Amino acid sequence: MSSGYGKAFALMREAGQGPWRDYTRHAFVEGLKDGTLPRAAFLHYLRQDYVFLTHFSRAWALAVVKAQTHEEMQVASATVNGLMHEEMMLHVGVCADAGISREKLFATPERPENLAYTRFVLEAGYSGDYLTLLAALVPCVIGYAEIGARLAQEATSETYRPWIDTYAGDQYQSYCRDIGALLDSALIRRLGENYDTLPIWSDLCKTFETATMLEVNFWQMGLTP
Ligand SMILES: Cc1ncc(CO)c(N)n1
Repeated sequence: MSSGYGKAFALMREAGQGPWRDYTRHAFVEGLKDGTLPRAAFLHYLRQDYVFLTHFSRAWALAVVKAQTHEEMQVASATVNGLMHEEMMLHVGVCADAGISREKLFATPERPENLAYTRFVLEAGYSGDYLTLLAALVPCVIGYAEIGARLAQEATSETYRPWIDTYAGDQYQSYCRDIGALLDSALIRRLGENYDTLPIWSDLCKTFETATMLEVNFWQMGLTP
């Protein structure tokens, strides 16, 4: 059951293991691994992902708002910072090399699959509590950590190495360990040690699974520029 990203994450992943597999082993991911993903699909995905990350940063900002301890605020605000100043710089840099300016990137028309995912997450933040919001945010962040770590081991091509290194790297992996620990402590703080026996636990797992399915759709969108 161990994942390196905490107990609750491992339990949620186990509860939704079918969609989780579809997400982390998607054809898009395998194309990053062996370099067969067409460059046009990658750039299209990266532009959509830049838009995704602007909304996703807003959702993490809501986690700062809804936190109940200084430590909960610190993890959430560090994540906002990491998204905007580190992860998104990959997108800005790769797109600049491809002749796509930051203005053009920011103005990328949003595909419906992208819109569905970010608005689902933002809605969890607007109307849900802190735990519901975290359950919607975690598949995204930690899923890429899992994908990046696997691809760093298994990649047979250097084509998408900068992307893989971003998510396999110490910095990103360390954010994800902090977020996994945050999820565990936030659950225990609000629901007690036996949180996974309570009725609300299945709702949280369902939110996690819905976000996971929206990740699958996002990869699928990436394959169709
Ligand atoms: C769609 C999506 N999910 C997760 C991540 C990781 O932050 C990302 N950049 N994009």
